[in-house]
Amino acid sequence: MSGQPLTARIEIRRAQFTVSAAFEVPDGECLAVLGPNGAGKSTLLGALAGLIRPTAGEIRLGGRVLDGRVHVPPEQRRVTLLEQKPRLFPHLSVVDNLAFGPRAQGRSRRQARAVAEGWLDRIGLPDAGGWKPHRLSGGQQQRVAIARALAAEPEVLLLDEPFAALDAASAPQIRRMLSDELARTGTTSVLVTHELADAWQWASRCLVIESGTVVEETTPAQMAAAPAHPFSAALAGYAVVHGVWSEGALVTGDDVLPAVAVEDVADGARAFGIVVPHEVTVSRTSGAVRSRVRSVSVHAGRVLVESDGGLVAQTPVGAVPPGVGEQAWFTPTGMRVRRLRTPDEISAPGRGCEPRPGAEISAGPPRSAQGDGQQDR
Ligand SMILES: Nc1ncnc2c1ncn2[C@@H]1O[C@H](COP(=O)(O)OP(=O)(O)OP(=O)(O)O)[C@@H](O)[C@H]1O
Repeated sequence: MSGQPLTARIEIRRAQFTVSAAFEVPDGECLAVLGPNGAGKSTLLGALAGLIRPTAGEIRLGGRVLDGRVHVPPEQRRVTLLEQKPRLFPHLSVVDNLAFGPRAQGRSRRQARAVAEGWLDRIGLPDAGGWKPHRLSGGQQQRVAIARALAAEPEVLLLDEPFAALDAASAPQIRRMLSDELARTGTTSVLVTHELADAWQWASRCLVIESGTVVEETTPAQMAAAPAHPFSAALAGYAVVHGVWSEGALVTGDDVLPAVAVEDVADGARAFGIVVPHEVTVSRTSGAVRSRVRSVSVHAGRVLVESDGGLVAQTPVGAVPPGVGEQAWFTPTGMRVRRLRTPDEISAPGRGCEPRPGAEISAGPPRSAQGDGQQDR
């Protein structure tokens, strides 16, 4: 089994909300889609799965057009969507759930059962074949759901926060299983997640969406080291401060924060700074920003002191930091500043999320609602 490159340049309008995105996922690779609640991630996956028809643009899988001048229905796309909830067929046994995809693809009953039993062993549930799904724990059901999705040998697996409903004990095991199986089967995948760690583990590229617009398209490593958008920076664990760049400092309200611009930022431009806890000091007597202490926590021998303004300072254990509710001074010592891009700059053609050269994608409204996945040429 091998995956196919997935390319999309689409616009999806839903009432007042519009999602626009363009990307390519190479054969067998994973694209991570990140963004805040309501950003349009599930809408994007729904379009890739064929559940929502794009208003304009095109989706291709290898040589096939899935949306554009045709609309291939979900069951004919060879694209499977796996959601947070396992959604197993409750009336079918576990083995019949697993055999469903192979049967739908025309395998004989015996062949489909053999495939299903192979999956039962692989997911560590060899004795659960005859059970109905309700006898399984949530984590076990999700393992079966992953196996059921992959048993159908999709060319693309779409994963909509597949670990969100799992407890801390089962999530690592299922992450590992999914990771192993995606690698083993070489399936192209798109993973919606709120965790940069998941993107790091699986994805070759990250697409960051906010309010339906792609605001950053980058590698997981680049997103972790030098995020170009405030949301990416927050996801990567930085404290993020918004302000205006002025005479070599970030000005936010009445406060002037020492910082270094890591790209061209004009004086007076809206900008954001990112900083990590060991680059912020906290003092009772002096500093750059005076703020109330929101929380104090201890982690691996360090005390973290968070201000109401979102700055987090790190102090050594034993330093007796200011307590929650006290006023204190916070000073960033290594803040990096970037220009805040306008929505127009972000959506301008040629920036960020264009498919690779050679990916022939034509924009424009779909011309026909018929078609069943015909070869494009
Ligand atoms: N059927 C619909 N009709 C109109 N608007 C919709 C519909 N479904 C979702 N929306 C809107 O589309 C926007 C994006 O929703 P979507 O579920 O894609 O976001 P999301 O990024 O997946 O969010 P979350 O992380 O909370 O799951 C939201 O503003 C939502 O209100």
